[in-house]
Amino acid sequence: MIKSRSIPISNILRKFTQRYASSQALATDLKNIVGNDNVATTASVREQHSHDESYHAGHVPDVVVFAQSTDHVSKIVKYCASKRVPVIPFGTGTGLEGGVTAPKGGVCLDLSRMDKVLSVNAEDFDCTVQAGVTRNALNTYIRDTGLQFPIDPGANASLGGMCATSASGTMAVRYGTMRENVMNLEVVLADGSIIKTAGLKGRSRKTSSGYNLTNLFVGQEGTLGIITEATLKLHAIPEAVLAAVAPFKDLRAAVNATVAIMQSGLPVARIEFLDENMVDACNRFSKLNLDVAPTLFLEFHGSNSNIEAQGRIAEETCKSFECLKFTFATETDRRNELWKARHNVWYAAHALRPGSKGYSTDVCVPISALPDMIQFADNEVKRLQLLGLTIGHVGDGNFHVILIVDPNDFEEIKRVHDFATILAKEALRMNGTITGEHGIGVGKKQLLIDEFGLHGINTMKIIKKALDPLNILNPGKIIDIEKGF
Ligand SMILES: Cc1cc2c(cc1C)N(C[C@H](O)[C@H](O)[C@H](O)COP(=O)(O)OP(=O)(O)OC[C@H]1O[C@@H](n3cnc4c(N)ncnc43)[C@H](O)[C@@H]1O)c1[nH]c(=O)[nH]c(=O)c1N2
Ligand SMILES: CCCCCCC(=O)C(=O)O
Ligand SMILES: [Mn+2]
Repeated sequence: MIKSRSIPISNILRKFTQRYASSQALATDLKNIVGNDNVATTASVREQHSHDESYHAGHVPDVVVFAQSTDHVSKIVKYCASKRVPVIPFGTGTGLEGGVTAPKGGVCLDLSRMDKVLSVNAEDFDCTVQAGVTRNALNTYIRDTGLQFPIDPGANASLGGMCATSASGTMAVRYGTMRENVMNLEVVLADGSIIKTAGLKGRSRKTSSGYNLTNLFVGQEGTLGIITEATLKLHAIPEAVLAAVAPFKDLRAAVNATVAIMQSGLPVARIEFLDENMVDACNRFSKLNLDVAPTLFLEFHGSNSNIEAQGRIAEETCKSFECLKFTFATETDRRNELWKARHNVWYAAHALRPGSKGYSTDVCVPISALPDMIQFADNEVKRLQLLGLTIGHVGDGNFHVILIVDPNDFEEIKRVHDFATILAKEALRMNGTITGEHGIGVGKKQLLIDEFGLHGINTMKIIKKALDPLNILNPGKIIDIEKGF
């Protein structure tokens, strides 16, 4: 008997739209443009570039190109447009929504070799960097200026990737997210042309000039253009820093205290919530000795004269919500230990169940809705019998439930997906968003339609079609352009 082998429809479509003969021919052409040393076709390099840090399935690109300059990026994109080849930008691959996968193959454009800090204007509190500079590298470079770039996703991400995902982190409550800290971007468009989003030389603190192109390209996840340079705001390293830890009797008390602190107008620099499972995981993984209870980690930045006053106000507020303890961490080593543990929660959560896979949610709601939202999440985790650990940038109304799953248990995976959908829909019901900082990528495209409605999504499609008519820039991410209106 002859077995018929069906060819997936996606492969047929891929062959139909691609205008390059083979991956090899593609690599040869690209080597002619950027040089042999900047093009990789080995299976291992392509595999490394096929996925990010999330649970989303990877898809390998045909070729990986390491751009060394804006000129390289422009030439590569122009070439890819002529051949209808997808271009997928890659920063450091720490994204959490599958943004760097290559479902249609094509060229993965790695920007890590564009790693120069181009200028630092300390007197104006700004700098301009190439897209591949990481946030740690920038902070090391500017250390002697007394300035810092405080946006801190847990990973040492590239600044281009952080612009592309509109990243934030623990200090956004005080210093804002990428949206508030990007002043100008250099972007290569889908035809290879190069623009500056806030004027050819602009780095002024404010502008009313024309459309806000900068914020169009912040959070676009590589679907509208390739970010090659970013002009960023810098902030003074505070004269004094004080941290504190406050365990509470239950999660509602901890979150209510957060809301009260935020509503009092206290300029808290960090206020992070950890539920008791997360505290337990941190104790085990980071060798801490915290009380296993819903807990707030706080930090205050200021001058020597006002830092203690800030701490006292927070302490009084937490005590009025019956916190079990309020302990200040004054020594640098203790503070670093706490924040290192906070940034390692992903790994701490995984260590609870060896061989597991993690799945992270990322809803954000108005601060007054946060107690009900976190309580809702907790109830749903229990109802669906999941291993879920909650961690949150609660001062911004943003939190993550990290779900630890057995990758071979399909029934459990389905319950995790159900939970993520229920949670996102509840956030929308509470006037929030399905993602505070991780983006849409491949997993939240359907929910994005719920968030924006048909007219909103259609407006996004119009923008995408105008800027990328051949749909070569990171296709399949944020919106499905092929699905029609
Ligand atoms: C342990 C841990 C902890 C955290 C996080 C990750 C991990 C592993 N993150 C998520 C992640 O660090 C964040 O999304 C970064 O902004 C991703 O930057 P990469 O350079 O890794 O981009 P990565 O390479 O992963 O790309 C992300 C997306 O941006 C696109 N892209 C990358 N560079 C581009 C460029 N130059 N031009 C155009 N498009 C580009 C890619 O195509 C993709 O769609 C996070 N995030 C957060 O906001 N807050 C947090 O607290 C954390 N915490
Ligand atoms: C790698 C996923 C960890 C989930 C949460 C990451 C994150 O945003 C954080 O705040 O931590
Ligand atoms: Mn986060």
